[in-house]
Amino acid sequence: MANVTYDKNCLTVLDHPLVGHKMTILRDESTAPAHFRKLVHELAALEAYEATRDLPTMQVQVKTPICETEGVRLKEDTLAVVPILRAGMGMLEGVLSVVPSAAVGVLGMERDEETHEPHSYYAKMPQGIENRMALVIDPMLATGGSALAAIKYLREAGVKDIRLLVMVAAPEGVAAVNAAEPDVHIWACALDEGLNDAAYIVPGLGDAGDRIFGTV
Ligand SMILES: O=P(O)(O)OC[C@H]1O[C@H](OP(=O)(O)OP(=O)(O)O)[C@H](O)[C@@H]1O
Ligand SMILES: O=c1cc[nH]c(=O)[nH]1
Ligand SMILES: [Mg+2]
Repeated sequence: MANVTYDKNCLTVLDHPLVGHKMTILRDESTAPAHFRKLVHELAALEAYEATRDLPTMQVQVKTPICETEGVRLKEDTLAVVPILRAGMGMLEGVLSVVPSAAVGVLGMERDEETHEPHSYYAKMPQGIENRMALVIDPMLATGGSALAAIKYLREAGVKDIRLLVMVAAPEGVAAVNAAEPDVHIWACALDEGLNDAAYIVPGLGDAGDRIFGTV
């Protein structure tokens, strides 16, 4: 494990046999893009379920075929899902499958292969983003540069509650996000050993965007 430090409370690693099973198939280099996309979709849905436990609700009356009773409904306009292009798109439908009413903001970000610095190439946010909880989604948290650039963009747009959902986290990326943004909680399906010389996650799953879109 990489020799970095961060507040352990900033990270939730999903501890569930279904997640472990799906992650193992996801990591397998012989898993084809169609299967890979399906697994990312399923894992993203499980992660979104965990990360939205405290979504604001309101009390409502509902009439069942038997009688009137009390229920809860989600408050409107409180959530935005923010995929980081490209790979984050692979998680989007999975997250929306559990919170279909969420608005979607898109951030285009690509890591320079030499410097590993993110280059931002697109941004489009929904109305009222500053009043929503933002779920930033990206399968890979490696150096943390892309996630931090996304968080910085959202902070400048006035977003207060920012959460980060990834499939695989490197300790280096968790430490970088936690040092710069201690209020951002991270959910991951796996916490890996660290980064190699090319800043790829070890053992990781390779290039998530290439595996989702079949562009290897
Ligand atoms: O934590 P970091 O060191 O910034 O690395 C992680 C980023 O790298 C990957 O994107 P990539 O740049 O490959 O773009 P893509 O999604 O278009 O493939 C990944 O999806 C993250 O966005
Ligand atoms: O391991 C890694 C690191 C960055 N981006 C990826 O897609 N995979
Ligand atoms: Mg990529």
